[in-house]
Amino acid sequence: MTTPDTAGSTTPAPEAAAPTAVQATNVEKVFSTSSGQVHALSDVSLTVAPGEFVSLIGPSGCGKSTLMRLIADLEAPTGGQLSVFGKSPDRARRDQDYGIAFQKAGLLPWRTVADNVGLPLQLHKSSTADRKARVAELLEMVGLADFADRHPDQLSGGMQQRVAIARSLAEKPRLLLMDEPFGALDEMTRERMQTELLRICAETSATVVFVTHSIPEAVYLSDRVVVMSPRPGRIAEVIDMKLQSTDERTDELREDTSYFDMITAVRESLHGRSGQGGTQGSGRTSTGHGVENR
Ligand SMILES: Nc1ncnc2c1ncn2[C@@H]1O[C@H](COP(=O)(O)OP(=O)(O)OP(=O)(O)O)[C@@H](O)[C@H]1O
Repeated sequence: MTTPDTAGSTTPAPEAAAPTAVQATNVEKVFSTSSGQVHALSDVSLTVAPGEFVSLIGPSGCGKSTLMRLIADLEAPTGGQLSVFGKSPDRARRDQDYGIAFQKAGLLPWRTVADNVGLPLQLHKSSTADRKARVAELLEMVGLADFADRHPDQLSGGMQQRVAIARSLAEKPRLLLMDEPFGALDEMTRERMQTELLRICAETSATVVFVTHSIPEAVYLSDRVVVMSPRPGRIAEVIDMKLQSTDERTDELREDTSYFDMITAVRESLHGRSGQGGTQGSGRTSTGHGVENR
């Protein structure tokens, strides 16, 4: 698209640029409750580029889930602007531009595991054969191939989470919104799922916004880690992970000094002791409460 400039010739319009995946500008969120107002987010500005993996980390109650819910159009901001691929969150939700895997698995109890995973494909009317093949592939990936015909209440919490992750990936969405998706998994499974997630992102060029309480998890997965400070939630610092690109990371990274250096950088930022490598934000957290070093 072009727009005429003052001299009458044409210049590329700003909209012609590739849209960012997620753009938050001066976002505010205040909840009104019977016992008063809760100021959950204050002046949050963040740009996530297409294909980028960005993690949000911060003390319990700092507004990580609220920010995710705003991006996913499950809540509306009380101030500022949000866009997803240049569209309103509402439009992006209706266009099914993203897959969601949130803390609570959110599975439909009356559907089998396979039917839960295949739901997005069914809603988009993909053929039965395609759906079956994709569901089988996803269940294999999350280690639940033998549980396809079970119902969610017959699975452990971690297994239910894996079903929700498989479902979020069903349509290879270009944006994944993941809120502590690996929280209920044992450590071995968690590491396997992390590696698998990076592989999927490399394959599909998906953008990911990821909430976690685990510093090592945030470091291992991310291009950038967004450190948030307590209420009202603000962005304290955005730290670039000075590691190899996410599509080249393997389990070996978990034993590399560069990885430990980045863990230290995020830890120190959470404790309000850094500033090195940050690219944005001003506040400092006074506590890392609710954040795990594992
Ligand atoms: N629907 C709501 N009504 C009122 N207050 C809310 C609502 N949702 C969240 N809050 C409040 O907003 C603040 C931020 O909550 P949020 O769940 O976003 O934090 P979080 O960083 O994700 O926390 P955690 O790490 O414990 O999951 C908290 O004080 C919470 O009590």
